[in-house]
Formats: sequence, C-alpha cells, structure tokens
Amino acid sequence: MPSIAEEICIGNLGSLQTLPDSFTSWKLTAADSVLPPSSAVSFGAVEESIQVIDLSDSDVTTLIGNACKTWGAFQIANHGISQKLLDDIESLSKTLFDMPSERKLEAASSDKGVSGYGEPRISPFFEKKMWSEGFTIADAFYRNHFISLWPHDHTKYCGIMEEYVDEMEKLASKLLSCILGSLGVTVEDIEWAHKLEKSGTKVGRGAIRLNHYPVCPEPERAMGLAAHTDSTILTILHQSNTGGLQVFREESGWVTVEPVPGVLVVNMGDLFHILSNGKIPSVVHRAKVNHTRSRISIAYLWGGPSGDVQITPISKLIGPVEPSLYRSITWKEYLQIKYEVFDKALDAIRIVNPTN
Ligand SMILES: C=C1C[C@]23C[C@@]1(O)CC[C@H]2[C@@]12CCC[C@@](C)(C(=O)O1)[C@H]2[C@@H]3C(=O)O
Ligand SMILES: O=C(O)CCC(=O)C(=O)O
Ligand SMILES: [Fe+2]
Repeated sequence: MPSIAEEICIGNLGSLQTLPDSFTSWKLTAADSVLPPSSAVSFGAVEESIQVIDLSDSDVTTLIGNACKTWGAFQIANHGISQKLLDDIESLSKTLFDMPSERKLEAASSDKGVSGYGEPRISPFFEKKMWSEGFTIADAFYRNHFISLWPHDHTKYCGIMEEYVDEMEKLASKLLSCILGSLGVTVEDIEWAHKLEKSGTKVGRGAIRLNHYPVCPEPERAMGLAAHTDSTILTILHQSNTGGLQVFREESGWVTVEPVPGVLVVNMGDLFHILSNGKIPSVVHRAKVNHTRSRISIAYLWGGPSGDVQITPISKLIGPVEPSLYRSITWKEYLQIKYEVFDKALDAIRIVNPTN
C-alpha cells in the first residue's frame, strides 16, 4: 500500500490542510547547503532590498555595475515590456496551474525533452519536497504540451509565449551590453556572442520556467523553491503581486525582494560568473511560500550558446594578477555537471592553481 507521502501530487498542493512530513523541516536538510554554516540557522529575512534601476537613467551602466558586483541582482523599471504582455503571461500561467492535476500531468516533461510540467530540475538534490509546481519551456516540444492542455486555444497561448520569449531576448541583450559596459568590455570581446550577433542569430538560448506556489498551511516550515543559483548568463523574473523571492548575500543574510508592479527582477547566473572571471557573483536565491495567497512567477533563463561553443572567461578580464579562474566549457557540459554535483558545479571547473 502506498504511504500518504507517496500519494501527494504537486498538482493538488493548494487543497492540503496540513503540511505532510515530506515537505517539512527544511532547516535541517541540504536546502541551505550552498550557504556558509552561520547563515543556515537564520531563516528569516532582513529589512533591505536590491535596487530598482530605471533603464532610462543616464547613469544606468554604473548603477547596474554596482548592483551586479554587490548583489549579483537588481530590479528594472522602464524596461520596455508592456504591462499587457506581463498580464497575458501571468494569466496563461494561472489558467495552466488552475487545471485539474491529471490534465497537468498529461503535459509532464518526459525523456523527449526538458519542456513540460513538473517539479523543479533541482529537486533530486534535496531530501524534502518543495511546495511548488511548474512548467518549463526549453525546446519546441512545449507546443505539443500546449496542444494537449488547450486543444482549442493553443494558438493563442503559443502566440503569447513566442512574443514573451522575443521581448525577453531583446531585453536580455540590452542588459548584457550594459553589464559588460560596466566591466569595461563589450559583446565584441566575447567571440561567440559577437559572431552570433553579427550573423543576426540569437545570442544564447533561452528557457522559460512558469512557477506556481500554492497557499501553504505552514509556510514557515515549507520551501517553495530551494536555495540555488541559476546556470544562466542572466535570468529575468516577473513575480506576480505576491512576494516570496529572497536573495542571499553573506553580509545581509536572506533579503526579500518585495514585488513592485511592472518591475522585473534580474539575477546573474553561473555562466556570467564564468565570463566575468568571478567578478560578478551568481546570486543564491530561493522562493518562500504564503499562508493566504498563492503566487506565480515567470523566469526567463538566458542560457549559453548551443553546440560545441566553448564558454570561457573574457580575455580582457584576465591578466598577470588576475589569471583565468575557470576552464573552458560548453553550455551543455556545464548543465550536465550542474545536475551531477549541483552547488559544486563552479568548483568542479575551477582551475586549482591559476597562472598566466
Ligand atoms: C536551461 C535550464 C536552466 C534550468 C535547467 C534548464 O535545463 C531548464 C530549467 C531551468 C530551471 C528553472 C528553475 C530554477 C532552475 C535552477 C531549475 O531547477 O530549473 C533552473 C535551471 C538552471 O538554471 O540550472
Ligand atoms: O519564484 C521565484 O521568485 C524564483 C524563481 C526562480 O528562482 C527560478 O525560476 O529560477
Ligand atoms: Fe532561480
């Protein structure tokens, strides 16, 4: 006979009145393993937050540069993404997660591709289960899932998704130029990115993750999305009007990023940490859950170049006193390592005795 824990399906979490054991006691698990021991005991967040930067500010490069170096994250206003598109992608996500569990499971991700419904990819690295469900769009296979989810309306929903991806790609490129500028380099200094840009091809591949955190009977003892860094160049997050995202900084502890209407959160990923030769941190972040309100977030994860393109620290950021800290690696190989050793992935490709 299956145990109660085995019968719990992530598609029905919102209907549970008590928190099952398999979802509790996060403090004592590997959830905070990415953090130094002193911080693992403080579960609350301090009063401080990452800066909101107006992209039309004349000082934008300096502001973004400082935020990246300090936090590895910032928020952006005046980003050019219409409120209608943000509302549309949020309502697409709500429609999806409101469906009966069986219907969502029909769109579960499978061996055929990463795209589809299910738990976060980081789940196997944690003993406890996360209080969330999600849908990943990482390849064209998502269209088949959309057809099964919305037999009559899939064209409309695929259209919203395409528009969202297009707009996010443009915004990500703009942010990359700005961030590189703050380090005194340009896209031309990254060979693969320059080549792709010149040929009119997209610079880096993107994935979307729709996250849903249902209301939770005991939010303090649960975790929506456990502490992690994204593997990306950068991630652009649209959080709905309910807070839950927290970013971690050694000096500050966990800091809640309160949602500001129309403002997007940007966090730097592992790949940019490699490109910047360790100058920009890939920020550790997590999502907490709520007793009274469910929460949706939409992450655009801007990944690396496809194929056998080698990602390596930007040569202009390397010198006699700052030797290359990481070996070259393809995006595919980095993802493989990440999903073998998780938070040790950057250490696994670090050059032990860097010399120049
Ligand atoms: C391209 C990718 C980044 C991602 C793993 C994936 O193959 C597709 C899902 C992405 C995501 C979204 C939620 C957080 C995250 C850590 C996860 O579990 O799946 C990221 C992954 C990542 O950045 O490594
Ligand atoms: O839901 C959130 O606030 C965080 C989501 C996130 O970190 C991710 O999708 O990578
Ligand atoms: Fe993330």
